[in-house]
Amino acid sequence: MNATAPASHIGTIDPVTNLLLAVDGVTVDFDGFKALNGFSLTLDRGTLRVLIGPNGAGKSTLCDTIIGRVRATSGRVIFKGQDITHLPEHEIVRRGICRKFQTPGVLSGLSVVDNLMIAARRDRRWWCSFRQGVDAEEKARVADILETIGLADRAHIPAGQLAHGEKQWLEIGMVVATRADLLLLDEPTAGMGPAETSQTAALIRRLVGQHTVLVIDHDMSFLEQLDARVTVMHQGQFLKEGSVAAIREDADVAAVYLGRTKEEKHG
Ligand SMILES: Nc1ncnc2c1ncn2[C@@H]1O[C@H](COP(=O)(O)OP(=O)(O)OP(=O)(O)O)[C@@H](O)[C@H]1O
Repeated sequence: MNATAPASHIGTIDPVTNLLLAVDGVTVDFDGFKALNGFSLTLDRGTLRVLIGPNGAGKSTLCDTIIGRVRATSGRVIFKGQDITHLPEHEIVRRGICRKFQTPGVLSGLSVVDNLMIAARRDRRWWCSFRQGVDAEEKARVADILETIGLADRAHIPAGQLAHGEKQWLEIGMVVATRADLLLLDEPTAGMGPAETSQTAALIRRLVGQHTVLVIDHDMSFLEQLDARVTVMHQGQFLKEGSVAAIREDADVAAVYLGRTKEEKHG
């Protein structure tokens, strides 16, 4: 068993380490209900982390807080050594965090490559993307991303004609195209079958190293294929952290996440 004890308070953040993100004792209080309750998490650069927890554990609230959509009542969010807790969302995005939601948000009438081109533009006004054209560096980056997401041969078809899984991969590609350092992926395998789920795991593994990736997902076979460290939340708090195998065998996790009691598990 190598699931760890709850993380302690993070203390002083050293910006010269490999640390990219530190969520430090964050509480989010919605009129007396603590969706996050002193939650802490650290992510090193170029790593992959999976976040799981039963419904209502606070996973979405955590992502909302990191990206600045929900405000921490107390605690801090430190990104690249700087306190981003009170910055507006657009400023947090500008500093290098991008979130992909569960439902694909591609522009259906535009081609796959044009969706990526728009995401790749530093100037995010889409009409500028068309007016100013694209430079060679952007074209090369987008070609790379098309390869990474496995859609190079679909580049010129309208995004609306892609299969469900392909739309999800395009949206992951769009997140990558923003040049974000930290990618937040909320249920990237939603609605996918086993083959697409495996391809998504391979895609995400290709991103790790160049990017830091935080994935929220419930699908155990997907988690096994990602082979990442897993952090388990429960009732807005840190519960456990460990390998997929350790988390899978953990009696406390089974009790809260799989809905089984310790007695049932060992009985
Ligand atoms: N704006 C809000 N006002 C009040 N309560 C909220 C608000 N947003 C979330 N909550 C509550 O906070 C808790 C955590 O919700 P959250 O969506 O973060 O959980 P989750 O782990 O993402 O759950 P799921 O897996 O079901 O998406 C839930 O009980 C939810 O009802």
